[in-house]
Amino acid sequence: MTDSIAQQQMLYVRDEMSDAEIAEQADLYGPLTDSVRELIELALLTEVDGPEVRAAQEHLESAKQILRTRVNPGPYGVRWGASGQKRAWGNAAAGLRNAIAPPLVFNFDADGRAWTDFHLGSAYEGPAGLTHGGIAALVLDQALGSAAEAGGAPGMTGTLNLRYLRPTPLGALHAEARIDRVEGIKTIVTGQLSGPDGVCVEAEGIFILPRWARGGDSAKVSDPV
Ligand SMILES: CCCCCCCC/C=C\CCCCCCCC(=O)SCCNC(=O)CCNC(=O)[C@H](O)C(C)(C)COP(=O)(O)OP(=O)(O)OC[C@H]1O[C@@H](n2cnc3c(N)ncnc32)[C@H](O)[C@@H]1OP(=O)(O)O
Repeated sequence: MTDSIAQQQMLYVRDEMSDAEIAEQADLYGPLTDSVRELIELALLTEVDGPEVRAAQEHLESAKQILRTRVNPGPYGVRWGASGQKRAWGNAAAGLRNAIAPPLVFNFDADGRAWTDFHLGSAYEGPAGLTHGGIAALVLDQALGSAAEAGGAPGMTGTLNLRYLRPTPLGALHAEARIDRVEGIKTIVTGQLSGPDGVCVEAEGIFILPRWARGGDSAKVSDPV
């Protein structure tokens, strides 16, 4: 086992947090994340004048000063509570505590399907007025990975093929994915990202349970540190 694999494994943690404590944390940090996400869009689109910009920035400096008094050295990792409830709250596509995540809230089906309806604002722009192609890839990677996980055949993205059929608008979008087949440790998943005019991006991915994780559940998850 290389050090980097050991470091990855240490970030999968069973911390025994109760469902009530998890709900309390979600109620506390979720609105903070939403607020920062809104701030990203405001920083991008505000047209107020210099003094207002500088005044707003001073407030932000004060807020940062409060938040940095106690900070997890990071990254957040993936954590499971006592009931098995999973928190991938740092995830760049769907993390409850990650303001750069769109955020995606998935519905799942145990037969290996995942789908989400979501909204992309101006912060996700690529070509003028359109969704950045890398963001479309982010969303589909997460959708396909979530379908694999929902179907009980999770893995890291080994290969992701995308076909951009038509420009993806910003605004209301839908992504869905389903397991096509499982071949040993490889899960082959297909999916689409759609806008109001139909499918914009088609995806096919191969998700592979990494060698270090093939030994059974208890071997994969660290004890609390
Ligand atoms: C508590 C523990 C949890 C465990 C982990 C759970 C995972 C996540 C679960 C849930 C997430 C839900 C949402 C996720 C969505 C977002 C996902 C991401 O962003 S993932 C980041 C981007 N991806 C990477 O960084 C991968 C980097 N690559 C690797 O780590 C390895 O190359 C890996 C795991 C892909 C394969 O490594 P090997 O050592 O396990 O594989 P070998 O034993 O050499 O090969 C096994 C089989 O796979 C094929 N293979 C290997 N690499 C392939 C590839 N890239 N594409 C296709 N096939 C590949 C080989 O040909 C072989 O096939 P033959 O058995 O001979 O038929």
